[in-house]
Amino acid sequence: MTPAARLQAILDLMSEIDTVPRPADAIVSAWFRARRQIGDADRGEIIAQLQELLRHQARLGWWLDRHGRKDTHRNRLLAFLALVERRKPDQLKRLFSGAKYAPSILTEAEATLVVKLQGLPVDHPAMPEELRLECPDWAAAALRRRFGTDFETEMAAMLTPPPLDLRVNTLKTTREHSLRALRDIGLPAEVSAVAPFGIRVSARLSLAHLPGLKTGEIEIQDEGSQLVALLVDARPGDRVVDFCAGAGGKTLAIAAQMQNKGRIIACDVNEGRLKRCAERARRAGLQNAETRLLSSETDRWVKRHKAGFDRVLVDAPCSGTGTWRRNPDARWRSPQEQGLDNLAALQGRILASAARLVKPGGRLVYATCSLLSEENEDRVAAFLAAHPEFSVVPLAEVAPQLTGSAHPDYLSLTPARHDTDGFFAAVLQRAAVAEAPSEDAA
Ligand SMILES: C[S@@+](CC[C@H](N)C(=O)[O-])C[C@H]1O[C@@H](n2cnc3c(N)ncnc32)[C@H](O)[C@@H]1O
Repeated sequence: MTPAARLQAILDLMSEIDTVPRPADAIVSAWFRARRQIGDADRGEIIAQLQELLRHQARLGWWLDRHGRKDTHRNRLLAFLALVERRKPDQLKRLFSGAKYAPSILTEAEATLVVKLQGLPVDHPAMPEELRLECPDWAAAALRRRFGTDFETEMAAMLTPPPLDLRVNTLKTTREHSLRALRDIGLPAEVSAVAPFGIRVSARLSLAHLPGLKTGEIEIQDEGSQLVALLVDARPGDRVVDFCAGAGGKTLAIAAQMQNKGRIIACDVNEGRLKRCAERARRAGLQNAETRLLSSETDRWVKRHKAGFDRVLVDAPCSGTGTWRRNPDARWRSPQEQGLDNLAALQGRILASAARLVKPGGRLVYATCSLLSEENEDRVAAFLAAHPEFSVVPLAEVAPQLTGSAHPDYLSLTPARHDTDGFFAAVLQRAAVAEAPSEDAA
């Protein structure tokens, strides 16, 4: 593809992202699936450029507004090329040439705009701080409450491109072998800072060529997500439920920890995600995992299996604020339609219902990829107040290697502090002797 054709592809994708109510990464994957003729190198370039543009979206809009221009896709892309990529007006004129596959020729107004934007900085002192940090209104107050004086540092870290993290599937290979295979093809691969089966690759690359991915020897999984799975502390032979398993990122990690022994049941209300989970489990060589589609968090299956499991993980649906580094568009989507209050209420219902599955002496792990206390500490506090048979197992006890959390009892990872996605996890233990079964009423 020519550079100009790649820009036209970005314009097409921008228009889909702004009109189709789905995460950008899903839209991008579907777009490339329908255009298999596009090679890996072009695909990588387009995605990297688009992601960078999404990371500057609010600031680009501010500059357009300052120059009295509408925030159209073309204007936004031109502002990105001029302000972020520092392209010169004559270069832009050549790229927007109207030739086959290239964007249509620059209008007079567009040509004037790119001249006016020449040499200007992307960040401007007159920008409100939240806009400069690309922080959406719906989350700003909660994030300020959460981070206090670290607000700017934390938000700035969410604007940096994330590394590629892999988890080695120890049922099929070793970390040493995978590291060697990655280095043999010239990739800068290192063991993860903390996760014992993790590898970090600090390079942009085409996933199609990642050795071991198609054969289930490695999985793509952020180090933070690997650490949450580790906190479940599932042992070989345990009975485990991953209550909000989705496509199985954590199910796969936990099942491998269990060395393929015992049973892990991946539950979710989304059939498509569970199907992907089953496919990935097959590819990973798991024999101890099964999926269970739930009609809701109070599905009858839950009542029928109460007190039947050693470990239950609730990786609850959440605002996804911890994933903004990886999914820069997510900040502009979630969770406006649902509302944070409704989301918190759903998290509370899921936690209360899933808790019924935990046997006396067993553990319930509540996790989110949110940075907001309203979805994390507050949910755990409300749960504990209503369920005195559960108590917190402090982080220092379950994972002494995981230091630096904001709360001494809970895992609380942030991009700025840990260079992972933002994650929260609390480990709760049910008293060994069952108490009055008040939770059965749920
Ligand atoms: C954060 S995602 C899970 C990610 C997954 N654990 C992983 O590691 O890849 C939350 C999941 O909760 C599921 N979910 C939403 N509402 C639910 C409910 N009422 N009961 C169970 N799962 C639910 C969603 O379908 C989604 O897959």
